[in-house]
Amino acid sequence: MAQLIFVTGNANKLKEVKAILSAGGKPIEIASQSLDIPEIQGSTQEVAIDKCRRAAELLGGPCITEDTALCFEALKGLPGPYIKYFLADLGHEGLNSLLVGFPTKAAWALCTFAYSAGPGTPKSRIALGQYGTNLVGSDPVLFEGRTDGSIVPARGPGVFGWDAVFEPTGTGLTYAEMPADQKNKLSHRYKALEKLRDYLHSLN
Ligand SMILES: O=c1nc[nH]c2c1ncn2[C@H]1C[C@H](O)[C@@H](COP(=O)(O)OP(=O)(O)OP(=O)(O)O)O1
Ligand SMILES: [Mg+2]
Repeated sequence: MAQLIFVTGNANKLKEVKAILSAGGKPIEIASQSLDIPEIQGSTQEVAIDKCRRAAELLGGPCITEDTALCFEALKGLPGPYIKYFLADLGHEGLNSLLVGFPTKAAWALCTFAYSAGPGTPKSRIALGQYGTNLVGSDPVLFEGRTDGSIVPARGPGVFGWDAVFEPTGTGLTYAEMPADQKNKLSHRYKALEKLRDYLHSLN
């Protein structure tokens, strides 16, 4: 497959995606395009599908997009896909404050990649959805990865989003405290990319 275009405005995501996809047996090359794609409200899957469709239309060709949600168990999955706005307005401390008084600080990070074969792709051209979680024959195809953990007071460098307040279960470290290659072997993004990688190789 020719170079695949990842449409994102987030440089940290891009860095991780490149690192994850360049490792392993059959590397996949990624080019990127920073486009400001409006994001609708809805479930993580609805948000992901709509964003990828718009990106493919703007580009006029195949592309991938990615949406990240951070879901608090005590809040029944919120903020979910709206975490970007919660983080921007409340900061790390405010995210912790949201959970004061709740018995559980459990949370999960959910990554949803979407691959579109391009605008106007006849649905029948898309292979079985066996690698993704979506319905057979739809475009875009979704690939989800989830990592469980808990929300903690910030520890580690505040370089990437909410990394400093998310501690994956069993690691004793926040994402921010981990070396990049440790995060990239257990992260929500890694798990989703493994599925996307299998799917892309199956197209060739
Ligand atoms: O591994 C991560 N570790 C820490 N923080 C993260 C991570 N991954 C995304 N984030 C942040 C970025 C944004 O505040 C929100 C997701 O929002 P989301 O719309 O998916 O990302 P975005 O708007 O920054 O980039 P894009 O142009 O690809 O939509 O969570
Ligand atoms: Mg976004």
